[in-house]
Amino acid sequence: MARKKIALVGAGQIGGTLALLAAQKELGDVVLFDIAEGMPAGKALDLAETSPVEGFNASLTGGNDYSIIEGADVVIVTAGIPRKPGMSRDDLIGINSGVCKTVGEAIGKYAPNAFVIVITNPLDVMVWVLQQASGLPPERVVGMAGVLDSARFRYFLAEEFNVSVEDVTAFVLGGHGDTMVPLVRYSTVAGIPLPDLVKMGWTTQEKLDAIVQRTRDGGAEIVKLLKTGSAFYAPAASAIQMAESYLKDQKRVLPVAAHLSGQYGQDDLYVGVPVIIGAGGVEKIIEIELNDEEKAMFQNSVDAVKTLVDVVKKLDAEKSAS
Ligand SMILES: NC(=O)c1ccc[n+]([C@@H]2O[C@H](COP(=O)([O-])OP(=O)(O)OC[C@H]3O[C@@H](n4cnc5c(N)ncnc54)[C@H](O)[C@@H]3O)[C@@H](O)[C@H]2O)c1
Ligand SMILES: O=C(O)C[C@H](O)C(=O)O
Repeated sequence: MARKKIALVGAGQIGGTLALLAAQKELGDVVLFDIAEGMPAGKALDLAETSPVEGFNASLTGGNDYSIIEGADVVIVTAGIPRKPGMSRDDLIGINSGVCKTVGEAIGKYAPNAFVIVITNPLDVMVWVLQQASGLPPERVVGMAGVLDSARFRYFLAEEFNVSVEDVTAFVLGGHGDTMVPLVRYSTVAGIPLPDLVKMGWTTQEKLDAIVQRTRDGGAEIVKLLKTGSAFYAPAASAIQMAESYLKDQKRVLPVAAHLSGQYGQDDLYVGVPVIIGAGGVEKIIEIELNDEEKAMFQNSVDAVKTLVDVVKKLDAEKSAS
């Protein structure tokens, strides 16, 4: 069986980590595209030279011409700029929406049959821009954020309860911003929902509230510590989990920014919800029952994403008028 082809558009911090993980897991051959001259070829060569040591079989190449992504089975997009300390993800919208439009058009031209995972921020609206520009069906264009936000929630919970991260499940829904919705009622330790753990005296409501807020601020916490750039190891691992589920038809249930057309009462909007990812891309959007409080938080998050979609539409209209 011929190897699959994984194209990484953006070969920066996340792009390089994605390439290493994809190659180490032998998900397929990897191509790295970036506008920085020489850099993707250099990173690809450096990574390829780890293969004899690590013992993986995957070719890694890089370049500055979009034609290298031709025929890719999976495209993961990190092209654009990250935020700096003090900035919000939303502040990146002007530059990154232009980048995602160009990248979307290139994917439509060179890799129209791919499963596309967008990582560039502000996430939910960037997926919307890229899907529109690419012309690919919405079930094959998704955004990565929920897996990362849920991983952070799981990690903080595992620390609090002093248990293995493997025994903690968590779901974070909504947009990938300050309004994201860590779903306490649907998150568990060994199958026991978090509210029950509070009742059992294993933690307090105050500690749980603090973990929820730390999850919401998880990206900013790392931006503040790094000072230049944002998180890249956990974001790359999260996107690789999504790519693997598609390539191996694993049918994992994962929270991703998926295109809603009626689900959760939303239309033509990308926002984080649980979905099944298999060989068909997003094979099912799971509509979980939300109580009134959760519904209000989800709607608040949806409204924040809608505001950004309106900003992009306005920017587009201004560009066409000038
Ligand atoms: N969705 C998430 O959960 C999540 C998590 C972490 C980071 N991010 C976002 O991912 C993006 C990338 O982060 P990073 O740390 O890899 O940044 P980075 O600066 O290390 O890499 C970005 C790369 O994109 C390239 N680039 C810029 N414009 C381009 C274009 N028009 N075409 C192709 N490449 C282009 C740059 O040359 C650079 O190499 C940022 O927007 C960041 O905010 C999102
Ligand atoms: O916080 C950021 O700017 C990057 C990313 O969205 C994250 O959550 O780590």
